[in-house]
Amino acid sequence: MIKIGLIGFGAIGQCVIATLPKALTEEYQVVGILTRKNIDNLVNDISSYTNIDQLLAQHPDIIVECAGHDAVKEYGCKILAANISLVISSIGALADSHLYEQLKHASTNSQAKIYLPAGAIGGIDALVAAKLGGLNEVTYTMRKPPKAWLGTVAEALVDLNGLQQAEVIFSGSAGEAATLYPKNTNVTATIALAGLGFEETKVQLIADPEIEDNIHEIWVSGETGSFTIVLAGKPSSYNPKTSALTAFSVTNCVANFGSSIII
Ligand SMILES: NC(=O)C1=CN([C@@H]2O[C@H](COP(=O)(O)OP(=O)(O)OC[C@H]3O[C@@H](n4cnc5c(N)ncnc54)[C@H](OP(=O)(O)O)[C@@H]3O)[C@@H](O)[C@H]2O)C=CC1
Ligand SMILES: O=C([O-])CC(=O)C(=O)O
Repeated sequence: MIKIGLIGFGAIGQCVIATLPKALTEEYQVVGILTRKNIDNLVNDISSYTNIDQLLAQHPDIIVECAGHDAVKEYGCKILAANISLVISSIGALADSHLYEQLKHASTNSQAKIYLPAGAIGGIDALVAAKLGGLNEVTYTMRKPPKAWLGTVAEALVDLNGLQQAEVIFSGSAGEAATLYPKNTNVTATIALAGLGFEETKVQLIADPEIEDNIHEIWVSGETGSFTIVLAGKPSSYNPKTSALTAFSVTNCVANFGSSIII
């Protein structure tokens, strides 16, 4: 029996709960969800807690963070120190090298593992393999419709509501992108960690009024060859910033945790 906890019950959290029955062949139980305010009648009689200690007291084997960077900072080390594995959706939090080292240390000192899902993108398997062969360049371009950038620092750069043509709202390193756009660009951190790191991974972010999907383009060149991956992800109907694919990738991490065959 795998005992599962969640942090956050938004676009990703709700889809994870709905998808677990399809993804897990082993018996499991969702022992609780950490939310910021108590939610009555959550789903399937799952309890919601507002204090991490209440969730830890349910003795989950694995906790899925799908809340935001602050949640990783606030709870990550405590979860790992309690010997509970952690799936991190908000991978951009790891652009903070101090937090990265703390989490790694907490995991090394326990049996608990940190799972980083590919999330909204694909090709991470090829990128980590290419890294071992030797990488020369990794560039990533993210295009999202203007409404996906609302509530971010892009509002001060362009008139998102009146945008007539695509505008580059950021060009720089993966580390800067992940920090400046914490709810939109976690995938830049995933690509950085799988490949050339936060400084060397080049990122461009675009607000494009002519698209409806979130379009992710990764270009990789190295000693083993080169590849390009273009992924047009439908936005979650619950949260336009988040691609629908993300929650399924997160759920697959939980399935891998409980499975003897990992894919
Ligand atoms: N790796 C990837 O590919 C992707 C990663 N992400 C990451 O996943 C996160 C969640 O995405 P998504 O589900 O779409 O976001 P949503 O905004 O839809 O949901 C987030 C939920 O988490 C809750 N929450 C936020 N902070 C805390 C906290 N400290 N403790 C408990 N609950 C908290 C929010 O509660 P409230 O309603 O009170 O704010 C909200 O219900 C994003 O912020 C992003 O960091 C997102 C997309 C792709
Ligand atoms: O879901 C996406 O398209 C990507 C995203 O928001 C993120 O990386 O934080």
